[in-house]
Amino acid sequence: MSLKIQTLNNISARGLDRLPRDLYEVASEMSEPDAIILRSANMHNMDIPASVRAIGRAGAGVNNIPLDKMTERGVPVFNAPGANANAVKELVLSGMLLSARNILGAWKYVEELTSTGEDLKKEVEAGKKKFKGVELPGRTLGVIGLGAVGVNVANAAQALGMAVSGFDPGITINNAWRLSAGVAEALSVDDLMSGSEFVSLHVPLVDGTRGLVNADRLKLMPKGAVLLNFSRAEIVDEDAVLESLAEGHLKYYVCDFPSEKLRGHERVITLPHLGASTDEAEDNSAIMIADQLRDWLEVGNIRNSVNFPEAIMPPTANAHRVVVINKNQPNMVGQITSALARHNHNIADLLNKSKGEIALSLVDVDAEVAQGALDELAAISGVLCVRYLGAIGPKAG
Ligand SMILES: NC(=O)C1=CN([C@@H]2O[C@H](COP(=O)(O)OP(=O)(O)OC[C@H]3O[C@@H](n4cnc5c(N)ncnc54)[C@H](O)[C@@H]3O)[C@@H](O)[C@H]2O)C=CC1
Ligand SMILES: O=C(O)C(=O)COP(=O)(O)O
Repeated sequence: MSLKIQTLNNISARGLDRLPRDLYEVASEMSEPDAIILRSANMHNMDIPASVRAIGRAGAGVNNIPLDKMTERGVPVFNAPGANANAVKELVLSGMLLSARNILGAWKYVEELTSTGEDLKKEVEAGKKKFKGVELPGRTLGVIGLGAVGVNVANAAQALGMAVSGFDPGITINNAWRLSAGVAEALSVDDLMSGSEFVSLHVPLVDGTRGLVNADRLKLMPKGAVLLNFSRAEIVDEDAVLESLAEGHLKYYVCDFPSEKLRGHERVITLPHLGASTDEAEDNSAIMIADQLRDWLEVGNIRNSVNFPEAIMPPTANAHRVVVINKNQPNMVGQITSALARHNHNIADLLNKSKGEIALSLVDVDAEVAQGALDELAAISGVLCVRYLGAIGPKAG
């Protein structure tokens, strides 16, 4: 077996090294890849070959991937939850400090001084009053989206002495456990924004979050507030932000997504989408994605897919595994097992899971599966894809 993995972005070598080269060919240009690994490359207008059986996003956000199209084709899309969350948190904290102390303005002031010796010292002392800042303890921070990144930001800000509130109607039990006890629950986005001097956004870009921060909501924030957006540009109405800055209502907009309008504005701090760009985050994300892709391609297990159910079944000894992906509709398991029975295949183990419109069966059969049986499975109405992985289990006695 040789599997072809196409990379659409630079992916950490420590991650790609998890794909043994006797089994995997990895390249940025190739025809008919079995899987694609990417970071922020935009796949929406890409012609995705029919050979692709998985897409791995070495990071969190999947808004650059045509999820519906992939689900219709029966292709799982994986991401790496939490792998880069600490990196983003550190940049958000930096953003709060940059804005609280006007560090960039102060740095620029010093860079532009031309005097020397005692004159320089005098100018430094005379100029510094323009850059007086505020301290973070006691200041209010509202975090919208308490996922992997948001919880890290909320907890770290609380540890710095800030009064933190959060809003996330879909918070997972795991993230609720991770959240520091002192983080208050906001009742709505409006409630959160009206009580926060700093607001940090940590929601995915989906239809429901596009334009989440608009002119009306910016008006709710206290005068002199700071908005931080390390999620996605489209979550914030940029024109409304610029208007609020011009009116002197918003003090700073700190964001990871530059645009022509934002660039050069003296109270916009915009970074080149740097949130996840650390050695650690790049390694973590690539390692997680490479391991998850291997588990899917070689064993049929699904971990951390955004469009497929979690499905993990240890291989049965001496068994041959078939993976069937189908539309989530009645009587599919019955038809799958009947088709196998017609070919005298005895099922040793079976796992069936579903999520939304998709269902997946992992079937361990006690002997090699005949092509005729696989063809019959593929012909069942509603079946999107059949993969035969062969003998993947341990050999028993
Ligand atoms: N700047 C950068 O380099 C990076 C940016 N990101 C962005 O940050 C986003 C969040 O990342 P993670 O925390 O890892 O994702 P996550 O999936 O762990 O957390 C997202 C949270 O947002 C919540 N949410 C969704 N819609 C909401 C709404 N309307 N109101 C309130 N909460 C809502 C979800 O329930 C979930 O708990 C990513 O989707 C990505 O767009 C993530 C990593 C790096
Ligand atoms: O993980 C995410 O959602 C990010 O935005 C990070 O993007 P990147 O991998 O740095 O292109």
